[in-house]
Order: sequence, then C-alpha cells, then structure tokens
Amino acid sequence: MVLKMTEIAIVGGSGYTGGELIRILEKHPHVDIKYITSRKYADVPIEKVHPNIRDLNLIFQDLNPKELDVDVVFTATPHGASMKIVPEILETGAKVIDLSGDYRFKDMATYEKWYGMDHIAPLKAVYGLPEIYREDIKKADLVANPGCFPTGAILATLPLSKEKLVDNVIIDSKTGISGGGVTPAENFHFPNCSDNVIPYNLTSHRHMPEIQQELGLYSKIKVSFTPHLVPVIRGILTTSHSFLNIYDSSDIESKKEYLLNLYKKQYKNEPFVKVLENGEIPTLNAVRGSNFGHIGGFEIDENGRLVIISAIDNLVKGASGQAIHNMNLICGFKENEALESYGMRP
Ligand SMILES: NC(=O)C1=CN([C@@H]2O[C@H](COP(=O)(O)OP(=O)(O)OC[C@H]3O[C@@H](n4cnc5c(N)ncnc54)[C@H](OP(=O)(O)O)[C@@H]3O)[C@@H](O)[C@H]2O)C=CC1
Ligand SMILES: CC(=O)N[C@@H](CCC(=O)OP(=O)(O)O)C(=O)O
Repeated sequence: MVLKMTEIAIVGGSGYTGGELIRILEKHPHVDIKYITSRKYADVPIEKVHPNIRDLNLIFQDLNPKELDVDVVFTATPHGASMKIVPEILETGAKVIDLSGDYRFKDMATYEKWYGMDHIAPLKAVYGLPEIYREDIKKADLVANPGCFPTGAILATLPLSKEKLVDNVIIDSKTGISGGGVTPAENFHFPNCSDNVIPYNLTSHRHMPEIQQELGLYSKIKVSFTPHLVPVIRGILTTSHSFLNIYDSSDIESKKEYLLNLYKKQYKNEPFVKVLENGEIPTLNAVRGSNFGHIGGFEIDENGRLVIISAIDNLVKGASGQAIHNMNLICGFKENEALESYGMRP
C-alpha cells in the first residue's frame, strides 16, 4: 500500500529526457517533483526551457548531489557526468535511476574500451529493462536505464537468442534526431539532416556491446549493429535480420507461426510490449509519445532470412518512460502508472 508521496529529483532536467521525465511524472498520482537541477538554467522557471510544461511553479536549481534529500533521483546526464554524481547521491539514501551508459556494463573493460574513458566509480547496478530484470529492479538501489537502440534491438531479438535459433544477428536501426540530445552537432543542423538519411558509426557504435551483453546471456549469438539518422524528431525503428539455424525451405508458413507464438509467449504479460499479428509491420508514429514498443514482421525470405521489426519512442520507452517504469517497480506502484497513454498519430 502506498502511504506517502514519493519525492523525486531530476538531475540534468534541462535536457530532452529531463523534459520528458517532468512531462510524464507531473501526472503521476504518487510522485512529488521536489528538485529539477540544471547548471546552465539555475533559478529559471522550467517553462522557459520546456515550454510545453506549464503552471507547475518549478524552477531549475543548481544543486550539489548531496543536497538531494528525496526518495528517488533520475540522473538524466551524459555518460562520464553520471559516474561523478551517482555515488554521492546513493550516499544520501536515495534510489538512483541513471539514464546514461555509465552503469550498463557488467564488465568495466568493455565500458572503457567503447566509451573511451576510465570509469572512476564502478558500482553494482541492475540493467533496467523490465522485460528481463523486473524482479531485480524491484530490489535495486541503482538502476542503469538501457540505451535507446539497445531497448528496441533487445526486445526484437531476445526470443531468438533464448531459443538459440540464430548464430548472428544484424541490427539495422533508424533513429530520430532527439536521440542526440540538446547539444547541436553538425549532423543535426537542419539542412544536413532534413531530406536526408545519415548512416554513422557503421561498425563502432557504443550500443553494440550493450546489445551483445544482454543477448549474449542466453546463447553464443553475435551482434552486428549500424545506426542511421533519419529526419524525424523522435522514434527508433529497428530491423533485426538473421538466418535461422533450423532453416530449410519447407513450410515457411509454419515456421513463421512458430516464431510469432514464441514472441507472443515471451511478452504475453508485458504491459508495454505489443506483438503485432497477421503480418502487421510496426511504424514509428504508432508509438511516438508512448511507452509502448511494437514488434512485428516475422517474415522469412527464400534464403531463410528472418526479418523482425521493432518500433519505440527513443525518449519514452528508450529513455524517460522506461526510467519511470523502473521507478514504479522500485516503489511498488502500478507498473503502468502515468504511462498508459497511447502514441500520437499522425
Ligand atoms: N535522447 C535520447 O533519446 C536518449 C538519451 N539517453 C541518455 O540520457 C542522458 C540524457 O540525455 P538527453 O536528455 O538526451 O541529453 P541532453 O544533452 O538533452 O541533456 C543532458 C543535460 O545534462 C546536463 N549536463 C550536461 N553535462 C553535464 C555535466 N557534466 N554535469 C551535470 N549535468 C550535465 C545538461 O544540463 P545543464 O547544462 O543545464 O546543467 C543537459 O541539459 C544521456 O546520458 C543520454 O545519452 C538515453 C536514451 C535515449
Ligand atoms: C541520434 C543520436 O545521435 N543518437 C545517439 C543515441 C545515443 C544515446 O542516447 O545514448 P545512450 O542511450 O547510450 O545514453 C547516438 O547514436 O549516440
């Protein structure tokens, strides 16, 4: 039973994921937003930065992590920055949900190799993908919220790895521009990204080892990953390509049915994963603004290539919505509290 309002703080509240945390949490019946921090906008009302969120009478504050006397802190800060503040916040007794990559890796050498920096404060954390770690999240002090690409990729491929159906998977993802955060970069300049598709980090994106870490827990699957920037504001559409170990060209329809049933079984009790049937193919604008992930496709071509598609909103299921799902689990709230809304379409 919930006895009192849960007090929360958002560190890095001026960023895109910070704005989404405020937008969603403001409607949460058991949560009181006590602090929203920003170094750049200290003493500025939040609507100056997030003009979609009005009348909350909240101002950004530039606070020391030790001053955050709340129950739960969301650190919506870049990797490298989170590791400098998370240990101090944990010392206050607050639970921490970190949205950066700093605590997602079980192996520090992998983190240091792919993020190109030393980890100054390794800590035990639970990987915050509720579809895999629900029970561990409920007991966690520190949750490492998954990366946006890994969320879509892992959901689209997990049953294949669990059943050892494929040896290699190619994850091809298209991402909206908000994935890059508020800091301008050349690719995000309007004339560069509009009317364009920009592949990047073809074989070297730091989300590849994260996807590998999680899918590799069940089989010897090898993950390849390439992201593409597409001219949309939010959303990640992922195509998971793989060749079935068990493939022979007979009876493709019954193999497709088997796979669909496998995914339906995997996600049947999941509040935010919808497995689309009858050949329906996920699209971005069906999930935009929502915490839902859609999975569909389940086609097999004549060469035995299996194609599964997932769609998520990078800022919601890929970041802030998933972080709030994790908070709901930690605090014993209804899992979908404040997260029930469907996507915005068109
Ligand atoms: N955008 C996305 O789709 C996703 C983002 N993430 C991750 O979530 C985190 C936040 O992302 P996002 O909101 O997009 O990022 P933004 O760049 O939009 O915002 C991050 C905020 O953190 C603050 N900040 C920056 N550097 C530091 C620092 N050294 N110390 C303290 N605060 C700092 C800034 O606020 P100020 O300068 O005002 O203090 C900034 O507004 C990142 O780790 C990102 O990789 C994860 C999944 C998806
Ligand atoms: C479009 C764009 O630049 N996307 C970012 C998404 C990364 C992100 O948000 O990083 P974490 O989830 O690891 O924190 C990128 O590819 O680096």
